[in-house]
Amino acid sequence: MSGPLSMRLIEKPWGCAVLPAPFVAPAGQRIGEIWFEPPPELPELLVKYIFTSEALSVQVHPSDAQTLANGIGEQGKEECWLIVDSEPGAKLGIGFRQNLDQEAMRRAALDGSIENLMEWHTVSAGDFFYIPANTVHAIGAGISLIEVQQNSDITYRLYDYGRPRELHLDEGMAIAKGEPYPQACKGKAPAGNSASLVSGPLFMLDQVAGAPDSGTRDRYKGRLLVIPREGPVHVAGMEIAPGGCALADSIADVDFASSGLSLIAAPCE
Ligand SMILES: O=P(O)(O)OC[C@H]1O[C@@H](O)[C@@H](O)[C@@H](O)[C@@H]1O
Repeated sequence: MSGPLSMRLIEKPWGCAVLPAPFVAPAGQRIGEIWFEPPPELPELLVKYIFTSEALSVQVHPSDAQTLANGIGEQGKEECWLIVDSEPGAKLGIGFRQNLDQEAMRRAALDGSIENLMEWHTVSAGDFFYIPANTVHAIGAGISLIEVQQNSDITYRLYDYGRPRELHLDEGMAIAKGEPYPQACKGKAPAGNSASLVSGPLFMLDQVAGAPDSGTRDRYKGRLLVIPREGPVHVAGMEIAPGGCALADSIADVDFASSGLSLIAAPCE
């Protein structure tokens, strides 16, 4: 049923003790992720805020087909990131500067030089990146972003900067592409304007300024997630403020403020 999703705060070694408003980290905790619990009516997508004070692991996720073939679930994990805020010079590592083979990648993951082989993108608010399955990636320090992802938690860590967490080198190497990141997967959410950020094949994501136009309404035919960015939205009469996320049974249930800015997301049929 339409309404706000509950939030879950996740501690991470690379998280932040102080979060930007309206979020608050409990005393003594470094919160790295805020998850909006996927509702049973729309289990395909997971929305997270991610806050980093250190780099995340260098990692890779499987596709739907690989996940099914390995008997570890029905969904792989494609994800996308909208940069909300970043410290000057903050970077995302996505793909490699040059093609490299599996053996070279394994050696580089083992000795940590993988970091230097990756392509690092300096980011600022509004930058947008779609991360296809099998793309090696690492989110750097000093970044706040919104992630919309397939609702899967399968992450294969290739390198973790010496932190004492489990690595998954064999599983990761079996699916990681030693290739540059396709530039077409990179975009920009234009400040204050509507834009389609992802249009399938797994899910759709749009930035909506004011109320969505008829073309956008036509594309969002079923249930959707609404993430207000500037100004509140009302979903079935309930106010959802920036920092929240809601399920709407239909786009007609959402009252978008005329001067607001929101994200909307839905799985593709
Ligand atoms: O394995 P760590 O470093 O904690 O990072 C895990 C996180 O990585 C990011 O790139 C995203 O895929 C998040 O959805 C994921 O939770």
